[in-house]
Amino acid sequence: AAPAPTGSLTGSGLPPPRTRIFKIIVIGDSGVGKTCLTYHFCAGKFPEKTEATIGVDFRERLVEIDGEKIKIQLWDTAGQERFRKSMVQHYYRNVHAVVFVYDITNAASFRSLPAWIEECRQHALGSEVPRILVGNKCDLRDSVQVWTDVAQQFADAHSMPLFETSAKNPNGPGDSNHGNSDHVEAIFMTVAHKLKSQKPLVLSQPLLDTGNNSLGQHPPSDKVGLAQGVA
Ligand SMILES: Nc1nc2c(ncn2[C@@H]2O[C@H](COP(=O)(O)OP(=O)(O)OP(=O)(O)O)[C@@H](O)[C@H]2O)c(=O)[nH]1
Repeated sequence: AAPAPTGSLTGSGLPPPRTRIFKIIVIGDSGVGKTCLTYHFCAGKFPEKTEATIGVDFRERLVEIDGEKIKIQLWDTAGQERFRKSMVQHYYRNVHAVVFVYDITNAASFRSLPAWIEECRQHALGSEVPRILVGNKCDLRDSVQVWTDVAQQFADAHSMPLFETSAKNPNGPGDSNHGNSDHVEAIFMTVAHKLKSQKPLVLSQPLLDTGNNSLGQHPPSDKVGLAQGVA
């Protein structure tokens, strides 16, 4: 009798399933909280200490959506121009979605958004690439400089959904003061749901790669409801 198939074939005779990867770049001025937001989503907590990102860091997390394992890869880009120069063209390669971040307590970071949008345009990001706008640091509502209605107008004008959140205190249980902020978790999962419903297989790698990364543990539950705003 012929020997049983070995190697990459599974018992069913099919090749092992592959994990889709969604590359999401996170862009905005230095200090708005890009590192904290991406760390929060991938490691499940606020980092104790951050330093300015040099070039790019990337973090990833394996999630399951409708029974399919998907690797969400977050590219945390440097906000400071001097730390971006040599890397910028790499950010934009094979991007599936863009997250623009400003700091609700820093009007200048909001005024910079058109320049970040323009940078995307210059790197030929098509209109099929979903974009979202995130106002971070909602735990500091007393120091707000960018009001929700102004941000919403901007988001509408650029056909982006707006989320306001806090990487530090994303409206967890007991946080009654910041009832309007979105969960960091829900924001990135919303983007992933949107991509899953929209994208054919673009990048993949064997499922055997578990998606663990240097940040270690994922939060106990990957299950969230869809946040509002992504059509
Ligand atoms: N209160 C508060 N502070 C935050 C929040 N997110 C980030 N920070 C603080 O803001 C500072 C900058 O955060 P980072 O995440 O390093 O900012 P970044 O956008 O990655 O900055 P670059 O790497 O220079 O582009 C740090 O001191 C964080 O602790 C938040 O939601 N609330």
